Amino acid sequence: MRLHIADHPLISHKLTVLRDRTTDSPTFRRLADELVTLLAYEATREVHVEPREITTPVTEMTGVRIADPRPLVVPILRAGLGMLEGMTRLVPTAEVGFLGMVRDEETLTATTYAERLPDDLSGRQIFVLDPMLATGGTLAAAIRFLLDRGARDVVAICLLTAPEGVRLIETTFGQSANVTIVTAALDERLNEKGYIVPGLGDAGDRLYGVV
Ligand SMILES: O=P(O)(O)OC[C@H]1O[C@H](OP(=O)(O)OP(=O)(O)O)[C@H](O)[C@@H]1O
Ligand SMILES: O=c1cc[nH]c(=O)[nH]1
Ligand SMILES: [Mg+2]
Repeated sequence: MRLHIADHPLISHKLTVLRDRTTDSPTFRRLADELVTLLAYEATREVHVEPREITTPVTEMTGVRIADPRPLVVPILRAGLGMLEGMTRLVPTAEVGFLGMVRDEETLTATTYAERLPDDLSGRQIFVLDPMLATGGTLAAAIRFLLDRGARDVVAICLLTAPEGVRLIETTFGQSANVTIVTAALDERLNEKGYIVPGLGDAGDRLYGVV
């Protein structure tokens, strides 16, 4: 497992506004969208490309294009949906699949309530979107599911991570170089309710309102 913490003043600035409890939902959605685009730049550093012959107005040359099979973007509902547009803006040819997962507020155990993905993920490069990596239970289950279906590598883009969650992904997927987490920040810890500290609260509620 590889962890990349994006260190950039623009990311830190936007993240600080995102964390602020006085930031309203429309602003929160816009910032989440902007942050994922900035993180996606780093997350796609190893996206698979193949040679492409083109002719410029001056001469012929060999450039590159994103290779087949195309990258697959998988937002984890609900909160991950708030990151989808920012990601597809950067990689418009990506395919999109969906995983619906929710964490029980008492036991902190994640369950999957929806899945719409290709049956065969052989050789696919997958970008999982979820703003929060807390205990890591949700992301570990999502990555296990994708690797079991044959995914070649999985890059998770998380706005915030907790050390507890990063450790779980590390122990679950070990040294394998085909799991990567790209995040804007590694926070201090989880509180007794499993929330990231200092965090930003419940990402789904802040994006879409309390259900
Ligand atoms: O690392 P974990 O401890 O598993 O927690 C992280 C999960 O919790 C949140 O989703 P939530 O269950 O609140 O669902 P929601 O997106 O519908 O709000 C978040 O978006 C992650 O999916
Ligand atoms: O802090 C947290 C932890 C899990 N899920 C959230 O939305 N926020
Ligand atoms: Mg939630």
